[in-house]
Amino acid sequence: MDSLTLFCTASLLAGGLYWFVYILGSAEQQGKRAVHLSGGSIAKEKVQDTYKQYWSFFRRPKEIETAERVPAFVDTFYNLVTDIYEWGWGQSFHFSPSIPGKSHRDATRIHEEMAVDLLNVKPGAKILDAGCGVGGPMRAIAAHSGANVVGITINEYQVNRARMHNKKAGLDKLCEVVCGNFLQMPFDDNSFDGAYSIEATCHAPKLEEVYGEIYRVLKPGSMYVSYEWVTTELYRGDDPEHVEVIQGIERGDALPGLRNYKDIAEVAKKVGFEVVQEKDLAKPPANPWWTRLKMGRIAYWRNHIMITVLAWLGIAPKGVVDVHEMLFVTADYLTRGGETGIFTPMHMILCRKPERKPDSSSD
Ligand SMILES: C=C(CC[C@@H](C)[C@H]1CC[C@H]2C3=CC[C@H]4[C@H](C)[C@@H](O)CC[C@]4(C)[C@H]3CC[C@]12C)C(C)C
Ligand SMILES: C[S@@+](CC[C@H](N)C(=O)[O-])C[C@H]1O[C@@H](n2cnc3c(N)ncnc32)[C@H](O)[C@@H]1O
Repeated sequence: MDSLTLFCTASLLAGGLYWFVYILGSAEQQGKRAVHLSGGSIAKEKVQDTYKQYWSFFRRPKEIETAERVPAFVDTFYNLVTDIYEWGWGQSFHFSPSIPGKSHRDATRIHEEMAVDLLNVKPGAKILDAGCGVGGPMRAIAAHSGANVVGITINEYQVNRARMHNKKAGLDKLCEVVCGNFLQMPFDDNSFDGAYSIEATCHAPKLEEVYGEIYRVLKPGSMYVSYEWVTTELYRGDDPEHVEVIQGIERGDALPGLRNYKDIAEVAKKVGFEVVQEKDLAKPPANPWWTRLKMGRIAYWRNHIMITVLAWLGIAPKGVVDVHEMLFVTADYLTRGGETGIFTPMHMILCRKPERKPDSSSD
């Protein structure tokens, strides 16, 4: 082989590798590189066992139903998935309707800004983000509205990531992150001017517990908006395919049991809220939220190969390959849930805490 042929072959290989790794199906805004994938707060050598432990919860579904054990189970899940989510999806851990001509990043931001617009808060107001992840929505919302956002997440690793991103974005004056359980929040009664939760309260074993807490910390007259994961009116509990899809979504997303859309407003009213509006934001004319998951198929394979190689080299923890595999399967269930219309991750409910308690006497 002469030196020109050798040079051309080497250039082609290098170009192909660059295309495969960086260009092909690249993720949106990556806060993570593959070489930095970890098991969150879990020690590298314990990731594989922790993943097995996560699955064992589903062998004893009764335990998932035991409310006290759920936050720990959810915390374990986010230790396992947070880096992969950030690496392969971005800093906002939720879906949004796709918008023709707009990037996923813009569609995500628009979906987030809509939440705070519904709250009708002024710059300087103090609002709560219940289940804030690594703070993608929090930063978009603070920048858009000028409100001070306090986020709470059960996962300490996410708290550190969110604080780091807030600082990097120059938004740490507006955004604060607290590690805690949204079923028992470390905040005073009547202390927030608004609250939102984006695809987070589905992790609560009993919705009334988290809605009750949000109601408690809100000032009377202020608003709460939530984007809920629910089964829709098309879901049939006696259809084995529907059941398989919903159980697949629950297992791959640490959910103690998906609720039906009808339960949401009922619970909101039960804890004292007035329901102002309720709407499935996935319904037409919105464009499908699941196309982003489907379009990424080649990227998933690229990611799988990269993770496998990194784990084999000892750079990534061994269990990360299993976690990635689980997410790959979950993406398929989520897509089937979207395509059949039996599931939506964006059932929006807008509530108000009344000026007076409904049962208080009017003397
Ligand atoms: C609200 C929740 C999370 C919603 C989504 C942010 C995530 C649900 C499924 C995740 C993913 C599935 C496939 C992964 C892929 C195999 C990998 O290569 C890159 C990351 C994924 C695309 C990953 C990204 C985040 C999700 C879309 C739940 C938990 C309540
Ligand atoms: C799918 S993520 C969504 C994060 C964020 N809302 C976003 O859209 O990027 C769900 C979030 O809810 C949080 N969460 C779940 N159960 C919780 C609990 N009991 N207390 C506090 N946070 C919780 C998780 O830690 C995670 O941050």
